[in-house]
Amino acid sequence: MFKTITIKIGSNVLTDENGMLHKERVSHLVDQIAALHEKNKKIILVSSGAVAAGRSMVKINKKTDTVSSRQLLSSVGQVKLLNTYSALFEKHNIQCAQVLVTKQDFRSREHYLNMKNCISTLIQNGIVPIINENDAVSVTALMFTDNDELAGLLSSMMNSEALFILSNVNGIYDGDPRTSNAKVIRTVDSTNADLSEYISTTRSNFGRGGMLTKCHIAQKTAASGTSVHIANGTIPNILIDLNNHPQEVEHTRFLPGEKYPAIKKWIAYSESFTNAEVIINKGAFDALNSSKATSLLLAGVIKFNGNFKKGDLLKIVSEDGIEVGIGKAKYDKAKATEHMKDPKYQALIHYDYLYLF
Ligand SMILES: Nc1ncnc2c1ncn2[C@@H]1O[C@H](COP(=O)(O)OP(=O)(O)O)[C@@H](O)[C@H]1O
Ligand SMILES: N[C@@H](CCC(=O)OP(=O)(O)O)C(=O)O
Repeated sequence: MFKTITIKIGSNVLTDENGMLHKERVSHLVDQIAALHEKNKKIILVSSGAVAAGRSMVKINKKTDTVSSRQLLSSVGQVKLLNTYSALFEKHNIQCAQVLVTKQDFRSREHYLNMKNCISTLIQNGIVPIINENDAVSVTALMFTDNDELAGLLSSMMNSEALFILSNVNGIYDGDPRTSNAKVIRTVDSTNADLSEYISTTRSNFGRGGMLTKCHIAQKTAASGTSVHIANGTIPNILIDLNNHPQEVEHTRFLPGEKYPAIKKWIAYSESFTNAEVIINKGAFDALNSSKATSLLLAGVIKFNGNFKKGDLLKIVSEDGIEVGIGKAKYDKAKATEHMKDPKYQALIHYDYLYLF
């Protein structure tokens, strides 16, 4: 059904209850990916599990702090993880590649396109890229929230038709998944659903982000035009079934919105790279939030916080402090300030370069 699929596998799927790599499960997932690959599907695999794999291999000195522990466990565990994948893919005569990334690698449009080129080249050459955050060096505030964010970014960047997010639950439940009356929410409209009331902040044993971030990312990715499926990676044949007849599999699907232009996809994931803020008045706030495609004119700007050059990304904030979106500045702060009183002056942020939260 889908021709291009990004598959994200969470730590809990890859590990058993003791935190050891669950070899049989990994092997079964690889068999399914190989089957999809043999049907000429373009697959991108985002795999967690480095820290979890490392945890089962080293006993850390009690004095080691949390950040250092993550560095140590991930760098040891990533070797084990990729060795396991590589040996399993080899049985199907499929080459896989390791790509470790940090959020910084997507900072500028140039870097973003470099990453895109790297992954496209691997896929064009029949290789399955296995991508993970480079946890050994991602230690600053500029980390991905978790691999769900990375998978959302990649599937959007690579124009995947579908993103399969595999966790250890069947999907998003309308209550605590441990209670018997909670049911899986089968379909979510990516444009207007608020599922936060259902999601408890409990996380699975070995994961990082939790269901709430998974849900935000799923919504954001679906809104940009990808069909997103949150499903249970511990269920046999899940990937094949999700691809062949998703409607028959109990899971949560986020319906895709209209595809964004490529530049908007990059902007959508660049919130942490904004250089300055533009504070807008109520008229501009209402216009941007209306159903019409609207650019941001200087007439709607109250002030700027921070400095910016032409092409920098700006965070758009209402006068009451509501974060509205991100946009690419068409000119620098000096020019913007000079023309503030000119209502006919060209838009500061054109609609095509504007992403609204
Ligand atoms: N409403 C809900 N529906 C499903 N899962 C939920 C819900 N609320 C909280 N969760 C928790 O979210 C966990 C999955 O998120 P996470 O720990 O990030 O998994 P992963 O490591 O697979 O990415 C589930 O194991 C479950 O305990
Ligand atoms: N990069 C980390 C995984 C971080 C993460 O997002 O984990 P998870 O919530 O299980 O997908 C690792 O390989 O251990």
